[in-house]
Amino acid sequence: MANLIAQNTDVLVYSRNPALVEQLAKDRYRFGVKLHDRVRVINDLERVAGECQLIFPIVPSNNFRSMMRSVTKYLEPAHVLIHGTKGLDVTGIHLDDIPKKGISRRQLHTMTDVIKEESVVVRVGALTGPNLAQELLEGQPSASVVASKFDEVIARAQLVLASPQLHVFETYDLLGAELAGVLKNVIALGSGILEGHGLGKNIQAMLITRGLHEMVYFGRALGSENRAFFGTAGIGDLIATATSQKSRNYTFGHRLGKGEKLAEVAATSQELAEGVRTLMITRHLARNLRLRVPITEMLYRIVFEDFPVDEAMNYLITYPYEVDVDFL
Ligand SMILES: NC(=O)C1=CN([C@@H]2O[C@H](COP(=O)(O)OP(=O)(O)OC[C@H]3O[C@@H](n4cnc5c(N)ncnc54)[C@H](OP(=O)(O)O)[C@@H]3O)[C@@H](O)[C@H]2O)C=CC1
Ligand SMILES: O=C(CO)COP(=O)(O)O
Repeated sequence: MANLIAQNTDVLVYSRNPALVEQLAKDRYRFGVKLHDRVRVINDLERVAGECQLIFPIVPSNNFRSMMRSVTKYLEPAHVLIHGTKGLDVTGIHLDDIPKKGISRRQLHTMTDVIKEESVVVRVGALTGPNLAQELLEGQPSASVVASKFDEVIARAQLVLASPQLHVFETYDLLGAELAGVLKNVIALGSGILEGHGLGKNIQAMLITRGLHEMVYFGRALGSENRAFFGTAGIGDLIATATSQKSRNYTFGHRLGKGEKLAEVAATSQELAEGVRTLMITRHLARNLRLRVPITEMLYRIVFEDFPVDEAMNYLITYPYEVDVDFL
């Protein structure tokens, strides 16, 4: 993203790792790609906040609140923050205690909630859509969605993000766009499980289609509209992530589907699969809200309780779905 933005403006990238900053200052290559001349990597949050009015905070959801706490003292109301994190924040309970204690709506926060809770910044937004990092690094074309309640946030994002490589869509449906990006990771994980287990495209299509229904149900239960789920931030990102070996969630699921246990995959994959954390949260939230989400339930059992994939598929095939499309 830094290289893309550098096509339009100067970019400061923050890393908390001083050794990495030093190394990048020397060799200027990251993930096999040369850093754009307008990109500088630094280890100084105060300088980032001092020199940049527009900031894109993008770290995994489990670290988002602590990252905000480390930068908040440097932030002012004039700053604009557009996050790119596809996960949920949980307060008042440790993730490992959720199976015992359950979780309620008020314990869940989107990343824009966290930004507003932890700082004086009000002009917030989200960057989402089908943006597999590996494809962006290869220079492949893509589309993003910038969501915000504020025209000026969207306009600024357009100005720095849009390029011949990236089309930028806009929406005011901030919650819907954020949730779509979060929830599709669970379906991508499931899609990888089916593929890893040797199942075909027919059942994968059913999982993705009915998975989209469940995303919409969750969205409604959390207070969002349906619309974002049917656009680039929803179906768009779902297609990219639930069908690509370049998706970490899909790949994580693929290994589970091949028979590896959660602990093995987690211990040996350096890469992040937000969908695993989201699945833990959404399955228990569904119980609390009494939502009928059989795919979420089956994926939870496969991932966290070693439930056999074949039995889960049998459950879904015989599940008494009433009609094909029931949310329009
Ligand atoms: N990669 C992708 O294709 C896409 C990712 N996303 C979303 O972006 C988010 C991040 O994913 P991604 O970048 O791929 O994850 P990675 O695991 O590749 O990288 C996470 C980065 O965040 C840094 N970090 C973690 N915690 C902190 C903190 N408290 N302060 C400062 N830096 C921190 C890590 O630093 P360190 O190296 O020092 O540990 C690391 O550089 C996720 O929510 C993901 O869903 C969204 C669209 C596409
Ligand atoms: O959100 C993404 C693509 O839009 C990235 O997906 P993964 O985290 O599964 O790689």
